[in-house]
Amino acid sequence: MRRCQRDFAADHSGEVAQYIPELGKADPDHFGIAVATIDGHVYEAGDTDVPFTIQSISKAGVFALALDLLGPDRVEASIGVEPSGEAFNSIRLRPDNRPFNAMVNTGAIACCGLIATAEGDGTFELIRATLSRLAGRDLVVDEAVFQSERTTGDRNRAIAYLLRTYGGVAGDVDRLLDIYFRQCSVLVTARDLAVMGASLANQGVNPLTGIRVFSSYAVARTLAVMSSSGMYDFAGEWIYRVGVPAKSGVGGGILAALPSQLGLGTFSPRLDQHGNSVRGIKTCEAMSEAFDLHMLSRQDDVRACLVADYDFRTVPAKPGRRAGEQRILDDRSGAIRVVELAGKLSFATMDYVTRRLADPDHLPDFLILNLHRVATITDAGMRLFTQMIESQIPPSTTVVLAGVDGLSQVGPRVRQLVQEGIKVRAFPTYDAAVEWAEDQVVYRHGGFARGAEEADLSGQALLEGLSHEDAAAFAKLGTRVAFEAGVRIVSAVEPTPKVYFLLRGMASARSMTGVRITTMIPGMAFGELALIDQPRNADIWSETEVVCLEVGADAFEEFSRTHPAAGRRVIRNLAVLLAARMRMATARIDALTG
Ligand SMILES: NC(=O)CC[C@H](N)C(=O)O
Repeated sequence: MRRCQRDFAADHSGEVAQYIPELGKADPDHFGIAVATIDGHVYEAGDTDVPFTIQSISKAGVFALALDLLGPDRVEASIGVEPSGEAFNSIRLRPDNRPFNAMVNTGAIACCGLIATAEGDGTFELIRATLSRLAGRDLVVDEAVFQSERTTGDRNRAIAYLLRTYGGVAGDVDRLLDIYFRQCSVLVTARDLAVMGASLANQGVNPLTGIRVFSSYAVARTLAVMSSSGMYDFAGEWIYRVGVPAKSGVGGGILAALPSQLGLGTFSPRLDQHGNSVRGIKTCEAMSEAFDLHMLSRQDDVRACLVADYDFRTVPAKPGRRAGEQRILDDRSGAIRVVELAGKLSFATMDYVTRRLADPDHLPDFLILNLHRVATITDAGMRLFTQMIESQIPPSTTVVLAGVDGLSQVGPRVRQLVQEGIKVRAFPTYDAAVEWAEDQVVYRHGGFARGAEEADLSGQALLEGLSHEDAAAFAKLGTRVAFEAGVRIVSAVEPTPKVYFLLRGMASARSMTGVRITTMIPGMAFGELALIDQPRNADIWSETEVVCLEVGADAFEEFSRTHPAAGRRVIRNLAVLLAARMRMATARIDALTG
């Protein structure tokens, strides 16, 4: 931006608009450039806070307002969407006597008239408030420019009377033109134009205020007409060289909006023969080139949405399934396939994903789709997603959705599938999903009694390798404790230096937000970190009635003193467990970043 400032400030070509006398008083050397991102960051260079009148740039906002206020049928019946290829003030109408489009004066005056017919006396205030919401601040009128245009606006008066003869506008022409002249006299800055552009780029939601100004439908259609007609009889060159929907104004402003990315605002009063800002055009062209902004040079590759595709054993649900269960799982490679998706699920991305997943040669018993990193899903993407589950993936494969509780808008739409009875399971986290799928595989191929029997300490991974005597001595350290179902046994925020050996029932580890991370069954232990350290990272809750052997860290210390070898072996077993967890975490990171 600064380089554009420097390079193009030396360009003094073009003329400040004179046909509206007040505009002729502008300082020809003012030059401001601003960029606003759709997450609300604004970059500025030069005179970005100098106010000037919005002029024709207002037409884009008023067209979008009309579409939302009156509906597309009503607007399109009165105003075309074709480029005119002529100057902004051309009086020529289409063969059917409609204006070519709402970006030239004929269409803009007709558009203003449509709103006036519906809103009457409140029309200008509605336009001013809408433009203010788009900019994210209260905009005011430059009364001197308004009076100047009002007294010299004969050409627009002629246009309005011509329109009225064909029913393009109705009622008092002077009253309508006052609204239109006021609309053009609203004061903005280059920063405001960038924010307005970012609001359009952000599907009609102002990224600074979070307020929705226009519907996505109105935004898409407005950007379409800006692309074909926003720069008047320079529109073809513009979309060829710059490739970003834009609207110019004789006050010296240019607003450009690149969907899903950013808004661009420039201000420099000297205009070319088309009525477009000379430095503004050069700046937009240079920035499009430098930052790859051309909307038709799309860099996003649909395949990028599928970030990982691996067998569940790369990242099993938890480190310590009991030996018999683990053997069943180890013998069933391919039983559970995990696919991680990310970014935007659109028609194109879902088409690609469907072809990858419905491949008959790679159909697992369970297909886990981890959606945790999916940010948005379009309507078409949602239709294909549902079709994929309902018809492309055969019933022999159970689709399991994970990560549906993320912050994105995808969660509620996907959970809706479950409510509609679509054959799919949904879990808040990957671990909960893969644990459920593993349980199904274990159950189908050998089954297990989940927590019904009472386990003794012999199967405890922590006590592996202890002699019978040492294990018996260790068992005497502990106290049998029982918990009702649904009780928090261990709290992450109130650490108690105790280890619990699960003898009967099921318990679960839950994150601080209450999301179930993993489930524990008899023969497993929890709280073991208390043997070496204090902090805990999760709460432990009883899922059923639970019986544990509770061993205090002090008691273990005493045991290590009286049974040093056994104590060292328990600590070594703990290190092996922690190493397994680290390997699993690393494998998961590899699977996602590979
Ligand atoms: N291109 C423009 O900005 C023209 C707007 C001006 N108010 C007019 O109607 O002529």
